[in-house]
Amino acid sequence: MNPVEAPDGAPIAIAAQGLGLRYRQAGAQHTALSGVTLQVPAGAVVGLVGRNGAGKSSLLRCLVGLSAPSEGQSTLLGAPSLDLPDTVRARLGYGAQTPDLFDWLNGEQHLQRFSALYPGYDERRALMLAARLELPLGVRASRLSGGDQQKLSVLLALAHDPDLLILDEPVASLDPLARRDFMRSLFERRAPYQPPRTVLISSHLLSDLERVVTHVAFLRQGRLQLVDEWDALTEHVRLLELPAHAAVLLDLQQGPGVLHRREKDGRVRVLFDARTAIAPPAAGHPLGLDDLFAELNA
Ligand SMILES: Nc1ncnc2c1ncn2[C@@H]1O[C@H](COP(=O)(O)OP(=O)(O)OP(=O)(O)O)[C@@H](O)[C@H]1O
Repeated sequence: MNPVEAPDGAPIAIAAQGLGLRYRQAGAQHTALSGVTLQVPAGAVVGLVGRNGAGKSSLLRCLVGLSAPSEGQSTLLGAPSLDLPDTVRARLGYGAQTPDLFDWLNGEQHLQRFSALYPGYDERRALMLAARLELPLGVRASRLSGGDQQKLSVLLALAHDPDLLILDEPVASLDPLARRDFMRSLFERRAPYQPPRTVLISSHLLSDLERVVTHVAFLRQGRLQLVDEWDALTEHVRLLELPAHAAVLLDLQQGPGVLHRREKDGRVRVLFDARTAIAPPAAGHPLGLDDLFAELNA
């Protein structure tokens, strides 16, 4: 598999086909990912969301080639994840959930090591970003606070101005002001003529994501539950709550376009996609990302 274009002709930055991943846990097989198929067009900003243990880190690790999937395959910028050439590595930034730093080196020394590896490294930009994030570059990594370690890890992922940025829960330890600056810096390119950066970011901070994403991918128990443009989800995915007998009349049972349905105390809550479900026009109401997440995981 090596898709390079979406059906509308946009280049594909990330493609996954039938990705599955199993771990051995306490002598038994545990499925972390199952049948994950995904295409991310270049320039998209995708929020990857799911409950603890849904498989977000596992998916990101497979995509960047740090974990070998049990089945399926994926590509980044057209190259197989498990065999990324240096030309693609030079265009990729990855930040793991737990900052991968050398305890005994300070921020400046991390940047120096990094600059030797990446031809696109831009020291002036890296220092500016560090200053903006108020990251003390002279302090050894082991003595940085958890939030500052996270900032340094993200700074290293961004310092070479990558075309594709994959970040695993990068803002969990940042205070609200740092998060705002951080989110802005994710998209800035060195020069205005450069194409927009493709970003895949997992986070539990849904209100931060909601402000910046073009697409959202919902992962539940290792499976992709829903992936779409965020604008389309806010326009077409709707929640309807009504007495159980009325839901039967409306034909909103498990069927095409019904994303989730639950019944409690004689009332039914149906989450449906108005593009495909058989529902009266204007039925239900749209949801923000927090509520949509809660409904899909109820
Ligand atoms: N190295 C491992 N060995 C065994 N099981 C693992 C390993 N890494 C992850 N898992 C299991 O795989 C599943 C998915 O974990 P993963 O870390 O991908 O979830 P996540 O969505 O990133 O969770 P969180 O939001 O808590 O970070 C979990 O059940 C986890 O226990």
